[in-house]
Amino acid sequence: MDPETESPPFYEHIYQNYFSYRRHKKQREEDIAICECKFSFSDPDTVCGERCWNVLTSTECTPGYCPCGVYCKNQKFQKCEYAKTQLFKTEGRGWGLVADESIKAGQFIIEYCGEVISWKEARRRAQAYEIQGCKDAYIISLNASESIDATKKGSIARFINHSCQPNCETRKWTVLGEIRVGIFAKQDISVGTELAYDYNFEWYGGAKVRCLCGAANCSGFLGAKSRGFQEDTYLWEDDDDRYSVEKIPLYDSAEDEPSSKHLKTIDSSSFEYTINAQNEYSVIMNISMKPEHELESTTVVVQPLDLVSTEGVVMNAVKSESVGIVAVNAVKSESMEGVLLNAVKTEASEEMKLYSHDTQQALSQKNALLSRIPGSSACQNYRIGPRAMPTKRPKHYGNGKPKHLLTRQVDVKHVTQLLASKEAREEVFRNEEMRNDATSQLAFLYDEIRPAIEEHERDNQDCVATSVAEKWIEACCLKLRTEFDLYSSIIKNVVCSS
Ligand SMILES: C[S@@+](CC[C@H](N)C(=O)[O-])C[C@H]1O[C@@H](n2cnc3c(N)ncnc32)[C@H](O)[C@@H]1O
Repeated sequence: MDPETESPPFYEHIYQNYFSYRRHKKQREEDIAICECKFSFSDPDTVCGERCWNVLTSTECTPGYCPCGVYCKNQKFQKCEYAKTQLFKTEGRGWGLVADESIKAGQFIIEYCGEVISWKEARRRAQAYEIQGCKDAYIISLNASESIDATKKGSIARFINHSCQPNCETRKWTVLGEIRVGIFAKQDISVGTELAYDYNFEWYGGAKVRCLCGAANCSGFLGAKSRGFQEDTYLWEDDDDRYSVEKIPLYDSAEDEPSSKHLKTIDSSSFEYTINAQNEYSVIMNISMKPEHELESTTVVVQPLDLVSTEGVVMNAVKSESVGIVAVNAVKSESMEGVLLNAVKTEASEEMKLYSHDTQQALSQKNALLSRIPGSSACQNYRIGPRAMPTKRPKHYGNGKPKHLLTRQVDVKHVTQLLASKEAREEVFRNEEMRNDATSQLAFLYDEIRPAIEEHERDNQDCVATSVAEKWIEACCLKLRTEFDLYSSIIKNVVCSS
């Protein structure tokens, strides 16, 4: 084919994410973040700049609400204020994107647009594309439960290739209530330079692809740490260099070297785990986002909440898109089974006595799944277990039957029979469905990150990197939140029915 006339395979060009499986969120007025910037004719360029509250929290100003009105400079995603770029054909890596003007460090370059799909659908599509023979993969992660697929619909950002020494990075911004992914410059970039970001963790690769980025610190394979990188995926065996892989990839890359990256770290000295007289369990972590030598931690403390859970443990996580999970709070409170009394015939008082021990164990082994590894140099290691369960022997009661306090499930079908109204039953079933989805997402996540965990276990490090742990925590928290929603809707409706 004549390279002059060759063009990339067809895709539909879009300028905003496309929502098919759900609607775009409608931003409620009370959720709109309004900054305190003031426009001044003497200094028009600084308006809604780096000191703007919204900019500092990676949130775009909402038109009609920003005090700077039409002068607001913090609506770059909404106004498609992209840097000039040019498509070009690379040597061996398909199409790529180069800067068509000089770009400053930190500058927003372009939004990664595509179809917003559920995580399950992303997994299904990634496998389908692979079976169909699509060698280029365009699915990236949006949040714990959703992904962006730019395979058939996308912006030109879909052409940005991977590099292990990237000049760009992805950042997540909140725009009109939705998270969106932007490509930002990590450094000054001159005209004609290829744009590239590191696909690790954000990318759903299909086949194992040999990385041809040419960087001195190249990890050898594309997105070798990404959750879409499966050990059992098909290895392409044509004459394209990218797709002939002899070895299982090494997961060690620059990402693992604390000195070379900005780390999200947990400062062990400020990791607190407390139990107070009211039996409230509280875990507080301090997280920093700085190079190791500049570490300085920020504590975010979340007060224990008065919540209810079947498992006796509720985790309350405060998350910021730019720094990940910043605090996890676990609260022991009334047993849901205890509240439902006859519906599930629980031996509440005896079980309650066991809660403090079991809850603590559940915290460290089942839900929290975090433990500091002594002597770990990078301060970024957590333990993630395969649907980890407490290893201690189950409790036995008078009838000799083991009691798995922490795995007992409320029989939702049975409980809904107690509810008088159809609406109440539907609400509970809806919440149950969401809880089930979150549970299977967690199971999928474990399958996806298994290679990384197993690789570490082979290295006898017993740990995985922070980003993997964060994704795991996010999925755990989603599951816990949906569980909470389910059980609180049951309580509310049972109380209203009685
Ligand atoms: C998001 S697409 C990037 C655009 C793609 N080059 C194209 O022609 O459409 C990701 C795909 O590009 C290829 N790719 C990106 N970076 C690469 C790299 N460093 N080495 C080898 N192939 C790369 C891989 O086939 C990957 O699945």
